Amino acid sequence: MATGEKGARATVPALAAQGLTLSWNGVEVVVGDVSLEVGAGEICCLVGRSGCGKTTILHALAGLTTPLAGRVLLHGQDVTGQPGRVSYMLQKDLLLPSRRIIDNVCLPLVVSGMGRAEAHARAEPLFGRFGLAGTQRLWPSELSGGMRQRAAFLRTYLMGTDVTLLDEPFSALDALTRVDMRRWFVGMVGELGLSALVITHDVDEAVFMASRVYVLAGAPSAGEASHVSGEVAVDRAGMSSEEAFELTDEFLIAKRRVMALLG
Ligand SMILES: Nc1ncnc2c1ncn2[C@@H]1O[C@H](COP(=O)(O)OP(=O)(O)OP(=O)(O)O)[C@@H](O)[C@H]1O
Repeated sequence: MATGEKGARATVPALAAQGLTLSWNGVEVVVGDVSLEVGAGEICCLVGRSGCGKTTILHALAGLTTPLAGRVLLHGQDVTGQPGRVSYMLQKDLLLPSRRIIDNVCLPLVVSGMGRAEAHARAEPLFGRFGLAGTQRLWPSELSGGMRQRAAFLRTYLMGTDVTLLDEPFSALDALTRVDMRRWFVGMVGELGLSALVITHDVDEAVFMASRVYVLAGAPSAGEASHVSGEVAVDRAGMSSEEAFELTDEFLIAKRRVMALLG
């Protein structure tokens, strides 16, 4: 599908932003009239230059801020300004250094009132599935960067919502680990039946992971509110599972479109 085309998405999206206008101080508009959708079971990425307002959008979608205008819909229901309706993984893994991995990942369950033993029983069976078998009793400092991110993602998953927002989840990792992690992440989102919106600076990463890439353009620091300059649908039709998608023509076509929109 060509840049900017929206196609026929008949079903209610898992998550939608409609005409969001956002400010960090209630006065200066950082993001103006942004609309986007994440379909059920879909991974979408949001790319844009540093400071253009990506995190500001994620905060509004997570209900942590109230927009100046516009609304956030979760499965068609208005959840504008309501925190806790979608799960949110911050840019840094923020694992607490003084808690073992099991207690770190159980944090959302315990905070929501579940007893520690019950929370452990809920989380334990998921460790293997998240590639963390045997790490339950370890401290965060004993894990590799990729394992820490998997633990942070497990903690995010345990928030118990089917829509997840991730802010630069792999930016702190080395290049090879990033490649492994994005493959792993795409597989896990499919296996767990999640819908995800991911912020990334990395166009290759966005095109690899997403079925749609939204490009945000603008310069809020210069008084120019950001807007979605276009969306690029990524065509994987006809790809065999053994094929390396990043080596295909379809990958390069989508990458060029995203780059053109970034300017
Ligand atoms: N607390 C704040 N104080 C001052 N300016 C802020 C604050 N929060 C956000 N901004 C401004 O709002 C704009 C958008 O910030 P935001 O963090 O959303 O951008 P971003 O695209 O996520 O950036 P990056 O890619 O560097 O993380 C920037 O110009 C930033 O300077």
